Amino acid sequence: MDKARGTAIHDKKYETFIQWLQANNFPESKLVLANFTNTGRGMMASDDIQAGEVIVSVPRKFLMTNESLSKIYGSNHALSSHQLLALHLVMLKQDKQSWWKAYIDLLPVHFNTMPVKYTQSLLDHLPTALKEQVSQQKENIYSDYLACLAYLKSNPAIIVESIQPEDYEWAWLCVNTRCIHMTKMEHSAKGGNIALAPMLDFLNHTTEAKIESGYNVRNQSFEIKTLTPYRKGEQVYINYGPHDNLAMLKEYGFVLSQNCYNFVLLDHEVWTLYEEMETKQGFDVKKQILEGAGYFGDYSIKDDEISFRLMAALRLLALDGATEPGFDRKVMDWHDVVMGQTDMIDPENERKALIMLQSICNRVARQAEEEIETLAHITEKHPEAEFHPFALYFLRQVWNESNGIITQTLADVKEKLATL
Ligand SMILES: C[S@@+](CC[C@H](N)C(=O)[O-])C[C@H]1O[C@@H](n2cnc3c(N)ncnc32)[C@H](O)[C@@H]1O
Repeated sequence: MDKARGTAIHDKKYETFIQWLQANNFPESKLVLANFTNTGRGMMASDDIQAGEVIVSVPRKFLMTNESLSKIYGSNHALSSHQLLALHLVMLKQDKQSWWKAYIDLLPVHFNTMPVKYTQSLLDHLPTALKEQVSQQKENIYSDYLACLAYLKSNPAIIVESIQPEDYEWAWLCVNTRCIHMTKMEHSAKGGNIALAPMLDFLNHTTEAKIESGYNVRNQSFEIKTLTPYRKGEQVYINYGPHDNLAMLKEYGFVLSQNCYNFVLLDHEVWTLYEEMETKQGFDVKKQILEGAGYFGDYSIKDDEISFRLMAALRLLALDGATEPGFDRKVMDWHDVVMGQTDMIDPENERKALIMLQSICNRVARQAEEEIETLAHITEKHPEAEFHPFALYFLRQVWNESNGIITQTLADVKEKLATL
């Protein structure tokens, strides 16, 4: 785990936050807010922390949960937890007298490293799969905004200033990047039982952190226990889950420099090759076979792994005569491989499938190299656009990682071809 030391934050907002916690009997912890050169703001150990220690314990009164929100908004509405939490944050931000003000004042000011906030000139350079997901996320935020407006319209007793789409988007992204998943608490709502918990939401992510977390009914608090020890001055992390860097970028607006979950999705390239190599009828036949066997889509490569699904799709593509008599016999051989009864259909089929993979990888490598080159000069090309430096850095990293995985795969394929 990275051992970079941080610089403790001592500004007025943080002092007010600490006073608010203390005034409301928030349990003492060995965590202080600090800036780190590698991750930005996060939590630093103010003392040594042993493996097995509870690092933060958030009492029920500090949790924004379905249950606490239902006391304000009732339960007779169709809003999801995410929609309602975001609406609640907007209202708290508007309320200068709110009990939560010290916490609200410490929330991020902007989310400019999140793809959903990219300008078009940067959006154009996202990997295709992510581009589609980001545009879907943007639509989701807007439709959640409209759902909240409709809810407020039908509940005139809830007094609120007008809510602009950008206010709601800020709150929605706060929830998306900071929520916890409540376990062991009743009241599960539409969209999962998510909640906001001040203090623990200042903890950054690493895949190496080992933690246990959940709602402790004995002391009515949401607790995080670390199974990793820390020395005083080090950054304390939690683990947000097994996400690859594209998912991290989309959901949290950052990427990790080392991420064992990274992969490159090749669906788009596989279908392009199917279209190039098959007649419409042949494509339909093979598509049906893939669907029937549960092998339709999700074709990926990792640093040390070519997915079985991808090879299955390419082995099928490498079988000729999809519309000719006798193809059923060949498909039975293909099924034998899919079922794990044999390793390959025959060396010739395997060779063809691997050469197709080479061709796909070469295409993706060319695209990645072009993107890396373009992104290196994008600020000169778009002097008018103000790119967040980290947004650009993360996007370049994503392309460099893809390139690394593809280079490794090409080397593996070459080795496999040599043994056939
Ligand atoms: C739950 S918050 C953590 C606290 C946050 N850094 C803050 O200052 O409020 C999640 C956000 O922290 C940032 N983050 C978390 N882990 C990170 C990491 N390893 N490197 C860079 N940024 C990280 C991302 O912006 C993410 O959306």
